[in-house]
Amino acid sequence: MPGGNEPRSYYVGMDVGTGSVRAALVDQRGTLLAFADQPINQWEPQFNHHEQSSEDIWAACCVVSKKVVQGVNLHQIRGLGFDATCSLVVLDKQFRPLPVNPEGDSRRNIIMWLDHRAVSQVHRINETKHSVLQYVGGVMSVEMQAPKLLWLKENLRETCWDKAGHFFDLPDFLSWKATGVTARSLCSLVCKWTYSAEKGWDDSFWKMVGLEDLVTDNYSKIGNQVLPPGASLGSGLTPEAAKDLGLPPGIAVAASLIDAHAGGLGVIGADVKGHGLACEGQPVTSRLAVICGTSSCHMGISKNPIFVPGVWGPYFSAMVPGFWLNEGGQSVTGKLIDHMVQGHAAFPELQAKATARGQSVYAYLNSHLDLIKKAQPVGFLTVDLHVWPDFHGNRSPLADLTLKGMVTGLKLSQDLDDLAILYLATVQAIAFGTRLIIEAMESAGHSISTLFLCGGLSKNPLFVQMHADITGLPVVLSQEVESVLVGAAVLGACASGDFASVQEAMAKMSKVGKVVFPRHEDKRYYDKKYQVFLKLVEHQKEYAAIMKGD
Ligand SMILES: Nc1ncnc2c1ncn2[C@@H]1O[C@H](COP(=O)(O)OP(=O)(O)O)[C@@H](O)[C@H]1O
Ligand SMILES: O=C(CO)[C@H](O)[C@H](O)COP(=O)(O)O
Repeated sequence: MPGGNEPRSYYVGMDVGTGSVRAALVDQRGTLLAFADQPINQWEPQFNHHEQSSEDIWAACCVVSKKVVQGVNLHQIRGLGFDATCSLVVLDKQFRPLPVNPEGDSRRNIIMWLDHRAVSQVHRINETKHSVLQYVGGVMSVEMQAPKLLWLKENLRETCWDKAGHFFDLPDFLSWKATGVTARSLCSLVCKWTYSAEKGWDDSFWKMVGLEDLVTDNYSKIGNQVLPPGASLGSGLTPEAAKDLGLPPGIAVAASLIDAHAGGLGVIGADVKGHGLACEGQPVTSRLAVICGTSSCHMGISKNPIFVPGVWGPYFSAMVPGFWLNEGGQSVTGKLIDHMVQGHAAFPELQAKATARGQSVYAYLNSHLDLIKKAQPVGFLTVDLHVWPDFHGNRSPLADLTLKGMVTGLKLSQDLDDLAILYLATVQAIAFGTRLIIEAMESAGHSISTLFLCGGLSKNPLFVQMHADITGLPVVLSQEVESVLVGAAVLGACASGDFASVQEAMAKMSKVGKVVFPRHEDKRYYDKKYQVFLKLVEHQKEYAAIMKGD
């Protein structure tokens, strides 16, 4: 790593989330010197079909990259790292976008991670009970790539499947676009494509599910060269990509990470000394990184493989090299809060009032809750309003995509107070979902003492406090709010050779900011609400059984 007197080295981190692309210029201490973001397009041509455009996303990357390096001596930029959602990008044999829709719109060449079109395909894959399923929590998710590939083969054979030359996870598409290297990151292949870090591809799985053509091609369409995240790719940034991004040609470009995993790297390695945290002096395996954006991902690592039913993994070396990873998740969290708030009758009034005060709607709602709570703790406002948050199925630990959302305790009034309390109950439901995931991980062998939160929702103090109160665990927030971008920059820093390992880079570049402790005095109340939370899903299953019966 460069010493104190040497000129500063900079890395560019690029994070492609569901709703926007973010870039940052980060130095070797993990400090963000510049930040830019740019929204990206999403299409929902049918219910549960979600599509994006790889060209639109690359164009957004170019806009934000140029912004963050403005006025900087380009010679000091040493590396570039990408992370992105685990969406499926489809290109033809000449690397041109191919449509993933019956309309034949080739702009829309990405099936997004949250797309649930491949329900029938994933059922059939799960019915095989193939041994690779052991490594995705026992049940493959409809959000992974195998069911989506099978859907393309069964539904768009001539227009897409037969013409396809390359199926990329979005993070790998970006590193290919920057370097021309088609090698895939171990992270994406292990987490979403059933690849094993130890044994490679399992031919029998692909043959059994009806995708034997991928094997015949020696996996050239889905990746037969695999590199660990942070490894330097080819000869670095190509002249063409350098021009697009406004960066120097030849700088190191890293094998990439899925966004949640980059968030994990950005927060989990921080030095916690002096903050009064139980995880000080405990191994890093006692920390759970929770990356909360459109969805939430719960990343826990272990020295030995831990099989947690309904929780993805164990994945070897998919996030921190040498460690196994379990990934719990909630498919919609930020998206659910937005859905509840924006769909309420009092939303126009909320928007007008928040705008008049120059606040975000969330900041306004938080202060409104403070106003109506009177002397009681804010969380007690939902004593008779309860939410089950699986409006897009349950990712973990129930791994049941048929589950739906539930709200109990509605009244006839629809004013701002009702909206604020419904918003609070939704935030709490998401935190109860996290508690359920932690309990599943702990009963399988994890021992979690501290949460490390990042992502857009970690900017919401109510969301953070509810996670602390409801899980009973302290929550660490990073010094850099955009810590997913620190994770992406860690990759660029490793690829540049300035750090010897991902572990060294993440320990030096992630820093503790604020710590939020649980209000233990409220525990009894939340324990009771948790009992109701568990009853909600039990009842939902009973309703389904009644309706299925004769
Ligand atoms: N300042 C904020 N305060 C409260 N919530 C926020 C704030 N900014 C973003 N969010 C929430 O975070 C979510 C988006 O998080 P983000 O990490 O940007 O998403 P993604 O990575 O999926 O694009 C939004 O759905 C919104 O609910
Ligand atoms: O499954 C994933 C990670 O493994 C998805 O990429 C992730 O959940 C989407 O991220 P975000 O909600 O931040 O857009």
